Amino acid sequence: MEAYNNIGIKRRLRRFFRRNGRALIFAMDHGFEHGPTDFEENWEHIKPGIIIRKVVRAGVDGVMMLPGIARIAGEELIGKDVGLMVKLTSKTGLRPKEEWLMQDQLGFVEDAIKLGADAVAATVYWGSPYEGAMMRQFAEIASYAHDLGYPVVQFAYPRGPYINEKYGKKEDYRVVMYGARAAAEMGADMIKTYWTGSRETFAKVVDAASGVPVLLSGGAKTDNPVDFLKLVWEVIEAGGSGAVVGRNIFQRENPEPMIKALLRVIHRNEDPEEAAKAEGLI
Ligand SMILES: O=C(COP(=O)(O)O)[C@@H](O)[C@H](O)[C@H](O)COP(=O)(O)O
Repeated sequence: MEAYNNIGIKRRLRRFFRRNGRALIFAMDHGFEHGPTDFEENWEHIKPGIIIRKVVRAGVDGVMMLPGIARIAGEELIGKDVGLMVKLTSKTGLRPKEEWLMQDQLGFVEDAIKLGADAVAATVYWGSPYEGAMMRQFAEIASYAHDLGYPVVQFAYPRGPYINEKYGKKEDYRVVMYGARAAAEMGADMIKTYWTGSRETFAKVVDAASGVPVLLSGGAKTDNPVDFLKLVWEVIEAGGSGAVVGRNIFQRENPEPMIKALLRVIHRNEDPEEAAKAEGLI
């Protein structure tokens, strides 16, 4: 049974990494996690069907969303060569601030499978006072998903009072590396985490993950598209496996050139400025 399950995990992971072991995954959990105001820069993209159609047409390797968005926009994925990652934990920014260091489970592996997911995802805030609860949540999701042959992605985000006290910021490479290592040791099949500020330090994060693919968590939209392309290029040069990107795509009026430029950088190692020029971004 185990061997069959592992083949299932490998096959489904390949739906994201099908070209060359790297992936550009479009993230759309912001309406829940940050709130609908994230879409105000380009309000049309509040409609999942519209933005998902655009990003799929532009050629992203995968999309990541919560179960409800997968229900609303799932039609756009039918017959398309794109991986679907359904995230099963989250939090809103409306809850009391003391609870911001916790993500709760909002859906189940079975539901994700019914929605046609190729992978499920859950967040662990490493260093949070609620770290234990999120570890348990991740372990339960992973155990169940792995039994059924589904890969599990960990959003491994260092966040907590001790991190601030000892390291000053959550992007310190030592804590990002620690979180990535912890995710790998928990059995994650893919890890999404923060940029550490340099290629050298991000390479250490990749090393600590010991072969589990590490993807960048995009971050806020940059004013200059080349700045974001350069960041993703550094991730690839550091041995990272790609990026999970939301705002740098959906907050642009026309996301297609940005997606195509990102695909050039991720899949062809193209120079960021050249990629931006080729897609008419500069
Ligand atoms: O992990 C998330 C939020 O992280 P955050 O609390 O903003 O650090 C997700 O909501 C996003 O999917 C992720 O940040 C990727 O989207 P962008 O950052 O590229 O918008």
